[in-house]
Amino acid sequence: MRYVDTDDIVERDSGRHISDIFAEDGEPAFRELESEAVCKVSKLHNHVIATGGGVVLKESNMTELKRNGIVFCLTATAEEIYRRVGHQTHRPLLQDPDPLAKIQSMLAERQPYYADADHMIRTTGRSFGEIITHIKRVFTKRIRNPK
Ligand SMILES: Nc1ncnc2c1ncn2[C@@H]1O[C@H](COP(=O)(O)OP(=O)(O)OP(=O)(O)O)[C@@H](O)[C@H]1O
Ligand SMILES: O=C(O)C1=C[C@@H](O)[C@@H](O)[C@H](O)C1
Repeated sequence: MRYVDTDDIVERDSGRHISDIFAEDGEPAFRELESEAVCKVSKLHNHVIATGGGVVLKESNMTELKRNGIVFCLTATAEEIYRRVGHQTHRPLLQDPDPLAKIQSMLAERQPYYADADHMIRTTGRSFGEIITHIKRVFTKRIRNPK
């Protein structure tokens, strides 16, 4: 299987960094480019597709991804997300005076959308190996017994 990431496709196709798109054109412009990337990758076969965490906000994105694929939502607590990415400077939505509070409010707002994924995979306190094994098990079961 090959791997693609919608954030990478947006940056490659636009020739700009995501943080610059947010700063210069605003979030709605980024969301348009992100949806174009989702449309492209949704047509691929035999690929692992990583998306930005905000892809769920648009129903049509989820419809496209589910048409041809299985959607896994990798979850983590707000505190864990803060530990992992709170220090990063390339995430425009987290350039906030209180990144932990921002993560908490984004998670609360997005919770109903994340719940629309086919499978939820808890990642807090679990190693990459454990998470991968879990996803592979669910994926194999699902391929053998679709729906
Ligand atoms: N299970 C885990 N345990 C510890 N650290 C993790 C785990 N999963 C991811 N990380 C770390 O969290 C950080 C963010 O992960 P990553 O860049 O993959 O986020 P992402 O899912 O691509 O986010 P987004 O799609 O919003 O950009 C990275 O530094 C990564 O190494
Ligand atoms: O959660 C989000 O809304 C985002 C996540 C990142 O991957 C990027 O797609 C962008 O910074 C927005």
